[in-house]
Amino acid sequence: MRSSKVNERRKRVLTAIGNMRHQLGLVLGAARNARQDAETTLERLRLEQRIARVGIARADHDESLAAAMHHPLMAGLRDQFKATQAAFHAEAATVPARLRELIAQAAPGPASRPPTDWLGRIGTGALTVPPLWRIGSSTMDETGPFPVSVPLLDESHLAITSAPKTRATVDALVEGILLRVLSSMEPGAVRIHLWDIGQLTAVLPNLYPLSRTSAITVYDPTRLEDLFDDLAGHIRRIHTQTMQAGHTSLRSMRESLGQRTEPWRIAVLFGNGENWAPETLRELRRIAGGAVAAGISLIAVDLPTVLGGGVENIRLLDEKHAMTSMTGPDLVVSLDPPIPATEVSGAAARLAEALIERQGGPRTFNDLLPTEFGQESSAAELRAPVGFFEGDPVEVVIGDATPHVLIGGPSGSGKTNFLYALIGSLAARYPPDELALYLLDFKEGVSFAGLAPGRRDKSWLPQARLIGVNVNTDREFGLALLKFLADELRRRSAAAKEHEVTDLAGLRRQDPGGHWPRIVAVIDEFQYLFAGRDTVTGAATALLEDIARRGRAQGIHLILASQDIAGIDAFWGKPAVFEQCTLRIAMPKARRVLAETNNAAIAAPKWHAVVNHDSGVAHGNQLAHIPDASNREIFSTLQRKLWDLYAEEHQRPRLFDGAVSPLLDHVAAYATLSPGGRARALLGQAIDVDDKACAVELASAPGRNVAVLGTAIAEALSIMDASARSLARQYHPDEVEFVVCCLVDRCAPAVDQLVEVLKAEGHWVVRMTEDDIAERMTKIAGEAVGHTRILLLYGVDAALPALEAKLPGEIKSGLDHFRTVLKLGPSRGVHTIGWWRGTARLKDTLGFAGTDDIGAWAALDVQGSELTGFAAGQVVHWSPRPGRALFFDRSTHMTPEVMIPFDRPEF
Ligand SMILES: Nc1ncnc2c1ncn2[C@@H]1O[C@H](COP(=O)(O)OP(=O)(O)OP(=O)(O)O)[C@@H](O)[C@H]1O
Repeated sequence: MRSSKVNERRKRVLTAIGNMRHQLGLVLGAARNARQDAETTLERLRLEQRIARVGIARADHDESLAAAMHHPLMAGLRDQFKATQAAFHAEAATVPARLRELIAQAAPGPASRPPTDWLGRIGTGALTVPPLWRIGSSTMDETGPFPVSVPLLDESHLAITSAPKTRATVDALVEGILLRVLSSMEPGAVRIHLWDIGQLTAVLPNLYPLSRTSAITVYDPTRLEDLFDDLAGHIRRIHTQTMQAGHTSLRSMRESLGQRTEPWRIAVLFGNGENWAPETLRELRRIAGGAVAAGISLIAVDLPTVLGGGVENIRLLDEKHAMTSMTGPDLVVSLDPPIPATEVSGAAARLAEALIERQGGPRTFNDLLPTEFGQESSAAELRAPVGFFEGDPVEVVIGDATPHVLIGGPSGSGKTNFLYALIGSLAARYPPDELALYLLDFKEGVSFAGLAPGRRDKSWLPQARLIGVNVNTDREFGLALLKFLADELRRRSAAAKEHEVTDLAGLRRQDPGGHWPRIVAVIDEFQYLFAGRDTVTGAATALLEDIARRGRAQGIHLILASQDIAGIDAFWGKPAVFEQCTLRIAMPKARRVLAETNNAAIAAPKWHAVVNHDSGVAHGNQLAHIPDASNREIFSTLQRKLWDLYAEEHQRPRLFDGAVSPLLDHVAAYATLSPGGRARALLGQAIDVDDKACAVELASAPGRNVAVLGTAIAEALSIMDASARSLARQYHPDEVEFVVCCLVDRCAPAVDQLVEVLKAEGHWVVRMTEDDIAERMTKIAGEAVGHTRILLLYGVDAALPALEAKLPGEIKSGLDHFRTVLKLGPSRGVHTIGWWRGTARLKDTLGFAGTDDIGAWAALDVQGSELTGFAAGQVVHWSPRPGRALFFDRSTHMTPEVMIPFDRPEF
């Protein structure tokens, strides 16, 4: 029983094992089969790969491959290959046609058509550029040629590598591309910059007709940095513009605005395959990196670097063939044949004409003027066009960011003309209540004189308040202008403070009824202000710095012009003024007006200016053609119109002409004198912004005498004469007695004339001579009279011997009595106006009494060092010059001032 159970169990186990064996056998068999299949597939794939490598046609002739293909396991492989090849050929046959069609659509007209279809026509493209430009064609086997084009504008750069003896081919290739571009786009839409390391004059000479327009700029081969500066400047400016408008590229801004704000630019650089300095390469790569987004593409020929920012390559094989990155390493491109040179230059000439015509031809001064005059407000700033670039106006802004202007350029480069263009353009826009001009020219000449009324033309520029000409030796006049501006600055600051505002715009808002024009002071050849190591230079520097710093807020602006170097050197030690002149105007060939590395002025053509609102940094450059504005007729036509408009309500400007001494009869201070009030002797014309005379008040107080010092006869006579005649006007006939003594024979006729004039006015005149001077002095010193006595003593030093002699029976000499007259006379109404021909002689006259009795003096040819004793002990700076005197009045002056004796015509 037990054994049968055991047997049964064993049988069951054996059966189970047998089942398992069977199952395992099955599994192993399947695995073997699968492996075999896989191995066959692998074999087939390997074979496919080998066949693909050599191609089916060659595989048929390869013994081992042919045998492998004939193995039963590889059945159908050959047919499969043949079918694929047939399908490929069928497809490839359509490629050239499809490419042709694609390119014709994407790159229409000159971008892809043969030159005969478009050469000489003017393009119309404005907002978008074709993406591809044809350079040649290629073929694939028997499938026929297809066009080869390269991308450029808004897409990529182009790098061309030449082969030996292919320069002419490269030139033709580049010329062809440029002509296609220029003929596709409307005139002015694309600018070309050309630089060739080896070519001094003719880079792409066939395009020469365009180089007289803005379409092509050719750079000096030694000045690659100029091109780099230009490109970097454009990139920076365009980048800022596009970023501000919320775009990442010029193209996207253009598309969204539907307007072109900047032209496209192509810079062609011809290298010679040699290496460059690492920093130059770095700069090139930096420019290439940012250029495409700014609408700038580079065509780099034989440059020793790989450009950044997307680039396609053309590598010349020989004079007719090239490889390109567009077509890959297997296809050779046949370059299009060169367009004949005469046809290129003919087309270039036509494009140039079209461009010039489109820019409206040369613009004139009248194009700077608005249709309606006087419509602008200067509350925020002054803004006016001064010239044109490409037919578009170029503006100058004088305001918050650019409060002061520095203009530089060598003699004859057009500075004065620029100033006229600016003044005219401003005056046509801003009426006299908005703009006040103070114009000063240190040059010998009369450049601004025409703006004041003249003999021939009675009109004047109504905005002009002051015109200074021929001030080259009167630096004091420049100083007077600066003092005036500094005073005005203070007045405006105080008014602003009172109205609790900080600047002119605020002041004008708070005080709408006030008169707060913007003030523009033009100082031509301003470096004269700093011409000496003296008090004028010191004071001018301090004032100019103050005005430059604080003028911005108060609407007081400086325009400083100079023949560059001299002017700029004048800024040494005064960086504040230079730095505040953030608007720089560089005339052609101007040096150091722009930033050190900015060479735009060197390349600027004649009658142009580089206008730069960024302190002269290159990216601020704006080139402008300045129209002729200084031609007398051109400006005076505008001036007469403005005069007609405004002259009735606005006074004429003050004209200060350093070459002309005014006549006493013509000065306002003389004309307005009348009897009554406190008598003032007018000595001469003050060098001041206001039309003022230098006057000495003859009050009844000690020291109110006047001495004229020096040997210069004409000036001495003028001062004596003016004093007497001006005093005569202020007294009724019975109120004054003139005691006249002339001890200089040469002056006798002049003195006689004066006496006649005084008598003719009804005045009482007593003549004194050398013989009776001592006696009369004695009398005058002793008696008291009820009227004023004016002693006019010409060359009184000559009377010293006569005065020193004692009269018989007298204790005191005539000189003692004269001293009494000088000391006590003024308090009793006896004033001496005497001319001494030297300071020593005046001191002899005064004796030990000191100089207090001479309260006022006018020195002529007397050195400053001799005058210290007469000017309260202060050091006097005075180098005598003809036609000028140094005037000092103890009662009103801190320091002496330079004066112009009046012109005293001979009768
Ligand atoms: N844009 C212009 N178009 C035509 N003529 C001009 C132009 N600019 C200047 N001129 C002429 O050139 C000459 C010299 O110009 P301008 O007097 O302005 O030069 P400048 O730089 O002020 O010289 P300087 O410093 O010697 O006075 C003048 O006869 C002027 O009429």
